[in-house]
Amino acid sequence: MSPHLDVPSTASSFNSSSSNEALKGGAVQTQMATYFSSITPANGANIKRQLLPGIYVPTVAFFQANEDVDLETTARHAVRLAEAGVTGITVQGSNGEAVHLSPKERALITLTTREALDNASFKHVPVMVGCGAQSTRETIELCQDAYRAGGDCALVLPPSYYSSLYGKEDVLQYFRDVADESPIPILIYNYPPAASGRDLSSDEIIELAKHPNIVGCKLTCGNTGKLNRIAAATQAASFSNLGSGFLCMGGSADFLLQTLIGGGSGIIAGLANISPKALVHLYDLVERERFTESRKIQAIVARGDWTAIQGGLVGTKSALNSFFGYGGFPRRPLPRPSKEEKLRWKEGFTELMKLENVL
Ligand SMILES: N[C@@H](CC=O)C(=O)O
Repeated sequence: MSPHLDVPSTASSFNSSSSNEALKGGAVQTQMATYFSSITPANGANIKRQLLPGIYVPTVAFFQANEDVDLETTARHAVRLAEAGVTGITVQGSNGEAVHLSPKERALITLTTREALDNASFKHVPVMVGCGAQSTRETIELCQDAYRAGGDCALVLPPSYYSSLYGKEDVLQYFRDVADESPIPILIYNYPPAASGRDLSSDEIIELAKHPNIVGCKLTCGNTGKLNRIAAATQAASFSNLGSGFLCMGGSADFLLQTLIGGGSGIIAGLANISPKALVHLYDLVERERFTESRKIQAIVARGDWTAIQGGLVGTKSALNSFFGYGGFPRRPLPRPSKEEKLRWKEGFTELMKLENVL
């Protein structure tokens, strides 16, 4: 059986601590295979959620002390973010330790997030799923898994392992092939450090945006000139089949204001795990064209994001522990923060948290 077929019919019927045992059972395997043979999404079946502009949170993955996936905290965190007013949740992005998760764990986290949102009256909040893999075939399988687990769209990195062997056309063809076969729309994830340095140009992304199943991009490259060119070209042409325009998203909270001024649609930013309200507030201020105030808030956000960028997801989890009392640690071999780091990061987020707490 392909690893891509292992997921329970509902996340709530399948808690993580029992998952390893349960997966060994033939009955459960049969139940999963039956489940995945259906092409109906798991939850919120047949709901076509609009991918609206706004703040999307690439959620961190949560683990118990033994490194099993912690589904209870996964659910609780997603609901906390939705209550703060974010537009969407992104599971298995860079902050979500996608590369540390098996296909069945990925599907379980997606399913748990979808269920938690549905149960808390956030059925309208879309779940974006990180689906990049090294082969076209596996990326398509991850997109199929994501769809079956209730995902609304997929965030796809370019392949990178054989980077020196791919020409520009091979990479474009990779995205087109995935988009042709994926049951959910895809967004291109341009994050050079996570893709052996490959940095897609505005020309390449604009070309790919013509595909009807490629509906957006996340630019963690931080190139706002590129962002402006893509936003202008795609919004004018309105290539998207979702009716919300091409989602040209910034990839880090420290340039949210710049993204929106440049015609982008919002951000998918790890900092939103910590300060979702501050980012939603900043988005609203820019939308209402209150630029003087926006610049001041953006500066606080950028200072906070500098701490997040330096600490990466280890620092983000440390901040969740410090300010919210949950978060745990990443999977090994990522390190645990030292006492000094915990204190330094807490201090680095304090100004931003002061803002977060009054919103
Ligand atoms: N800085 C980024 C990292 C990945 O894209 C973020 O904020 O999510």
